[in-house]
Amino acid sequence: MKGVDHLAHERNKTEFDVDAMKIVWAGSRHAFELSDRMARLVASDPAFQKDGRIRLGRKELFKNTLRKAAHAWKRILELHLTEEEAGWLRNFVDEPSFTDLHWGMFVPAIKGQGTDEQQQKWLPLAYKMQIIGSYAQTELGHGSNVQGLETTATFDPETDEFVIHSPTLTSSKWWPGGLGKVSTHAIVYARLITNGQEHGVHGFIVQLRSLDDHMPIPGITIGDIGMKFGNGAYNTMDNGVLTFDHIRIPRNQMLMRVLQVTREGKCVKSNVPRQLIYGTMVFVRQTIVADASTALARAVCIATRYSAVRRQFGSQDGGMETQVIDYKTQQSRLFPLLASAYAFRFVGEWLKWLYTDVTQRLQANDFSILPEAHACTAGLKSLTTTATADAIEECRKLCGGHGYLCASGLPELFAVYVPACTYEGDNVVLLLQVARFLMKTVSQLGSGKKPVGTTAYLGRVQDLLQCCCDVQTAEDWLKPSVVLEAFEARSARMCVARAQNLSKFENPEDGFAELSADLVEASVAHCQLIVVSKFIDKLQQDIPGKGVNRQLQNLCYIYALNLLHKYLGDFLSTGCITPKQASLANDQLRSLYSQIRPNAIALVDAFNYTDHYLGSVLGRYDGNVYPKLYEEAWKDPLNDSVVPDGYHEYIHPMLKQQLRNARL
Ligand SMILES: CCCCCCCCCC/C=C\C/C=C/C(=O)SCCNC(=O)CCNC(=O)[C@H](O)C(C)(C)COP(=O)(O)OP(=O)(O)OC[C@H]1O[C@@H](n2cnc3c(N)ncnc32)[C@H](O)[C@@H]1OP(=O)(O)O
Ligand SMILES: Cc1cc2nc3c(=O)[nH]c(=O)nc-3n(C[C@H](O)[C@H](O)[C@H](O)COP(=O)(O)OP(=O)(O)OC[C@H]3O[C@@H](n4cnc5c(N)ncnc54)[C@H](O)[C@@H]3O)c2cc1C
Repeated sequence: MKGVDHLAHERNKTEFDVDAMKIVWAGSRHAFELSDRMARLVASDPAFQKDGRIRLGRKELFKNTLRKAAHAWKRILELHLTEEEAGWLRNFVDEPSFTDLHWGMFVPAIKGQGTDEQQQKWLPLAYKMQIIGSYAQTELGHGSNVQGLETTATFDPETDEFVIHSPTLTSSKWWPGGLGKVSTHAIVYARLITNGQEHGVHGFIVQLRSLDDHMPIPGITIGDIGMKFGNGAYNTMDNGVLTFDHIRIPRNQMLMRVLQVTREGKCVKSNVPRQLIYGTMVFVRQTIVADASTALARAVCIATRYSAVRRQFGSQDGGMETQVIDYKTQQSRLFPLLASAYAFRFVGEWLKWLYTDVTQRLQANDFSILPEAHACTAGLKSLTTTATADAIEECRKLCGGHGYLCASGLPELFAVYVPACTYEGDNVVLLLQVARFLMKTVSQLGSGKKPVGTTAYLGRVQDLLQCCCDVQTAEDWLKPSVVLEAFEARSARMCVARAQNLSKFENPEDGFAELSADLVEASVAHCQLIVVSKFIDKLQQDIPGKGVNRQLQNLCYIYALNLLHKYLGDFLSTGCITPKQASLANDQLRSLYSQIRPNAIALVDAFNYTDHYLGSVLGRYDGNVYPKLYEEAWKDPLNDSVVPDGYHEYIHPMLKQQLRNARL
């Protein structure tokens, strides 16, 4: 049987309406139609082809990215695409570039932290790309500790300007994307100093390069920080280094929504909390959660299709060997990742809703849910990116040796994706933020303050500390209330135990530092509970399409029960479940794998990825893996000649030497 036939046969086994699932995955019919149209537009345009990208040297690679970004912008203008359509188009071009920072951080920072006048002045320029912006926060010496940044912005009342300066080597801006070679402007984060007094870190709009000849403004030193992990991958991005030698900017270029500096240099606080200065990070972390499901789904799509094509062992009487997807070990590694892709999709959808809600409340001067929005975006960004990076690597292993070939698409996907565990906040640092939020919530329980939102379950802590899981059969694990209670009880018990340990320390900060590794575990438990509960909420919605809800239920329980299995130590040590119940959960998990098996290919087809976007020979829609892999190998530049360059200098003399030695 040819690869093509393998997948056709697989698709015939499907037990649900794939087109309906495509809409569930996309979020709505509108989102599906729009993303589908943009994906096809990009895939059919030869200017966006990706072949051979990994073989390009840095300069060629970077120029190629500039070409694609310019072509994308041209098409966006020619086709009069909406902002939403343009976002999808850039997404499917599938190459990190300066435009990510321009649209993803520079514009949102002005929108979130700029006054109305600042928005009116700068946004039209940015929307028309008459200026290109970066987000320059991190420095050589400090990234996580934002309040430790060293760049200064000193107000000069004589000229009504700020003087932006890099006082030390470690104050050099380091990492901002798009900064190295492209951006004309940046939001630069610096310590505000007026009348000799410090007022914390704030954002400033600074012009970096001439709009005529692209040369740096005198006093600015700027360049690229060098090659990063992997071939191709994130090297399409010009992450930059930047220093300022007393650069002057007008006073009205400080983003002043949180704090205004008057003509006299007086600081006037608005009613907006200081934390709004961190608002752009909250926005981007929320988008990163949605992106995690996309990246994970790509890897899972490749590994699932290839697992159905690949056969090893089990042949009897010269018959067919077993498809590797039929091995229980393969299923137990692959299907939880498939379930995670769906789980992250739905929690991403919910987080987007939460972010929209927070934004509306902020506009109405209601800041009450900002701490929760921060904890949720930080925690879920951490949880989903860590899981996705690990999952891409697992998918590579699931594809055996061929997964290691660049033609599988997985090495590049991993290299592009893995920095998501670091940028927008190191994942451990972010979990520590969640832990602070959880400990604060627990400490306020006695005062009668009722926790709301994602911590509402902590309001039932007394019940959760005592509850006993009443699972008696494997089927009992298919009740949403049972699963939810087990996850709530585990998280509540971990939080309370950590809070009790913290209370033994005289100085809470010393306690927090000493117990930080345990605290991070509690944060993970809390974030996993959020994902499980949002998946369960999704199942309660009226989801049209034959068999769709059934598949989603199976995926939801696979996600939850696999976590229960993986973190069994937590569940058992906190007494949420018994070893017998854990064993029943495992029995149920195996049964769920068998139920998902015939639908696996259709469940990845529902992602609706084009072959262009997947960029993988192993993950091709038609399953025609071997002929294409063979064809691909011959494209390698090493195969341009039969006898390699270097033969005459290095191989031939060696062989001759061996011959001479042998004769002696
Ligand atoms: C339209 C298209 C969309 C496309 C999207 C494209 C996405 C593009 C992606 C491109 C890829 C890469 C770009 C990468 C960019 C970057 O990496 S930018 C740099 C990011 N840097 C970080 O994330 C730094 C991490 N560090 C921090 O966030 C903070 O410094 C930290 C929170 C760790 C500590 O802050 P401190 O103020 O020093 O300390 P603390 O006392 O702990 O906090 C005070 C107080 O503030 C609350 N808080 C902290 N952060 C936030 C926040 N973000 N929002 C709201 N509130 C926050 C904290 O809980 C405390 O509250 P409390 O009540 O006083 O306890
Ligand atoms: C590809 C990429 C793109 C980026 N793009 C941008 C950009 O556009 N703009 C921008 O401004 N920045 C950007 N960054 C920088 C990024 O935001 C920072 O690297 C990130 O916030 C982590 O900070 P750091 O490098 O200072 O790590 P560090 O804080 O130095 O982390 C090093 C280690 O120390 C640990 N650690 C640190 N603090 C604590 C603590 N309090 N408790 C326990 N452990 C701790 C961390 O967990 C980690 O293991 C980018 C980074 C990358 C990799």
